[in-house]
Amino acid sequence: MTLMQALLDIIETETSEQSPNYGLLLLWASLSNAVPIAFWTIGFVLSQPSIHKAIMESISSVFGTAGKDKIKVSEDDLKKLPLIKWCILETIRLRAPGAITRKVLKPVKILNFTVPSGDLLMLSPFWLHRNPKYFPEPELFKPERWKEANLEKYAFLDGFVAFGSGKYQCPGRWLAMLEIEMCIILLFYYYDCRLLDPLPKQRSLHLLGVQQPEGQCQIEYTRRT
Ligand code: HEM
Repeated sequence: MTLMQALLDIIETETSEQSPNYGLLLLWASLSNAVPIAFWTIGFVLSQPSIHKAIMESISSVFGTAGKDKIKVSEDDLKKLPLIKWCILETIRLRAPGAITRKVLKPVKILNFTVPSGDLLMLSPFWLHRNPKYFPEPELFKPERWKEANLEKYAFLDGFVAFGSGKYQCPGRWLAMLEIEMCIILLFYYYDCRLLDPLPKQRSLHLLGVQQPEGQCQIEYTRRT
């Protein structure tokens, strides 16, 4: 049984009418953010030679230099590769969703304003992540800033809200991190990669989900022997 089937079974005990909607939502939520973040992380790493070199060295130190052997990546291996995790988080910071929305159920007072019930309140992870109070030199790709986060205790940096917050924050966040870590380790272990195009800019005015690229970006990859 797949995870999707198991979830739909649970939902169907509540309401069968809504299960196609939930199924589509789950597919969208699980793929439409994790896939572009894997793309952007690979792009950021390949466009910064010193970071690319450091990642290749760390992968070699854990799995050996050539990409010939079949490898299995364990939790212990991942602990030895923190730079990859920091690069993913730094990518998510820079390409975070444009907005997260909540409907106001009871009037809320914010400073001198009262937001009436029925209104929508929006938080922009994209812009909050560009506040230098939380992220000095916010436009720069600086994976080392994530050294300060207590990731062992599953805590992000203050001001990082790419996965939302509170009761409805993204339940797939740690799975997403794992999937993207595995994708990057396997890609860089088996293939030498380089960018053929400059890294595209993000498309403007993208509100829902993480940012998409403005144009194509070709990558050359050759099997490591
Ligand atoms: C880098 C990847 C991802 C990002 C940036 C991301 C981001 C988000 C955000 C911003 C929300 C809304 C949170 C809120 O309203 O406070 C959300 C919700 C959700 N995410 Fe993710 N997500 C990612 C990956 C995933 C994956 C891999 C899964 C599933 C395997 C997933 C499943 C969900 C679900 C089911 C919700 C709805 C939760 C609810 O409304 O109760 N997400 N995600």
